[in-house]
Amino acid sequence: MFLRRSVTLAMSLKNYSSEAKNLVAVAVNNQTGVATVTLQRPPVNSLNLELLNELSSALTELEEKKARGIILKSSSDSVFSAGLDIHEFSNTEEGRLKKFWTALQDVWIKLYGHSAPTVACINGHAPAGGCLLALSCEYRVMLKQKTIGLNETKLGIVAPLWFIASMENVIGRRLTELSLTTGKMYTTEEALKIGLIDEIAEDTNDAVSKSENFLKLFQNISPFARSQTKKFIRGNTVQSLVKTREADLKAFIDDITSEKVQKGLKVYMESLKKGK
Ligand SMILES: CCCCCCCC/C=C\C=C\CC(=O)SCCNC(=O)CCNC(=O)[C@H](O)C(C)(C)COP(=O)(O)OP(=O)(O)OC[C@H]1O[C@@H](n2cnc3c(N)ncnc32)[C@H](O)[C@@H]1OP(=O)(O)O
Repeated sequence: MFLRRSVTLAMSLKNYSSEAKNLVAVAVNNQTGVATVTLQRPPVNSLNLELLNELSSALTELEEKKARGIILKSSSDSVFSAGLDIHEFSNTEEGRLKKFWTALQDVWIKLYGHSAPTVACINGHAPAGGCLLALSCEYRVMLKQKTIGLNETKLGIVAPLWFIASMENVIGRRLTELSLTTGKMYTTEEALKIGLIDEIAEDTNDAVSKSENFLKLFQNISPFARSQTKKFIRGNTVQSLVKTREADLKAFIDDITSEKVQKGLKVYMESLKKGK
């Protein structure tokens, strides 16, 4: 039975944090073993180093504790995640930049290849890195009237191969090429039409309930058979980054610290502020 009540287990309702702020909250329903992982970095859940580290630790712990399912959502009903924190890019101190990109790689490897079934409860806009998190899950439920997409080219940056593979594995090569080269942001309704998301929800409660319903599909399936099948399907995609992590990190540092990209990002941030 799936109960809406989240019971406090040893690890439930735990806030992962190495600093005063808690940027990721995890609540495990001890009837079902399903974990709800909530991103809570207002105003837009932009992914900075600290949030990524907390998310990475949470995913490791849920792997070790053999969670029966993961629902990834936002604490806000407006933005799921605005993607990578652009301020991380303007701090070009190499030590932090390296830690930041390595943490993002870690999160993607753990989430994309997680043994538990994963659902993105996209209860808000999901541009760029926000879309990447959603694409890393196995199922996507999204609130109506929001937007989602890999818009990197609009910022003058190149989405890495693993971002591209994450989208290609969901909507196919042709649409991925069109989407990425144009930096297209899809409305919820458009996203459903092209299979970028699986279901539309009226509000966050509805989205959580639809996410739970998806996870119920696995109630009578052997967790071993399920996760091994997922591994066979996703293993090559994960391994392609695992094997090239150093080169990917170098490409990121070279690209993001170049004068041209830095100038473009400045203009983009200003346009975001002016858009108010
Ligand atoms: C050759 C091979 C090379 C390989 C190299 C690899 C290089 C790859 C490098 C990087 C990849 C990056 C992927 C990313 O994720 S980049 C981030 C892209 N994100 C976006 O474009 C989203 C921008 N934001 C928005 O569109 C909106 O903010 C939205 C999420 C729709 C929410 O809108 P709204 O609710 O109206 O909120 P505001 O726009 O008013 O924003 C509130 C404040 O938050 C700030 N903000 C927004 N997004 C970000 C962000 N991503 N990072 C940091 N800060 C952000 C915004 O400026 C407002 O701040 P303030 O109140 O101070 O004005």
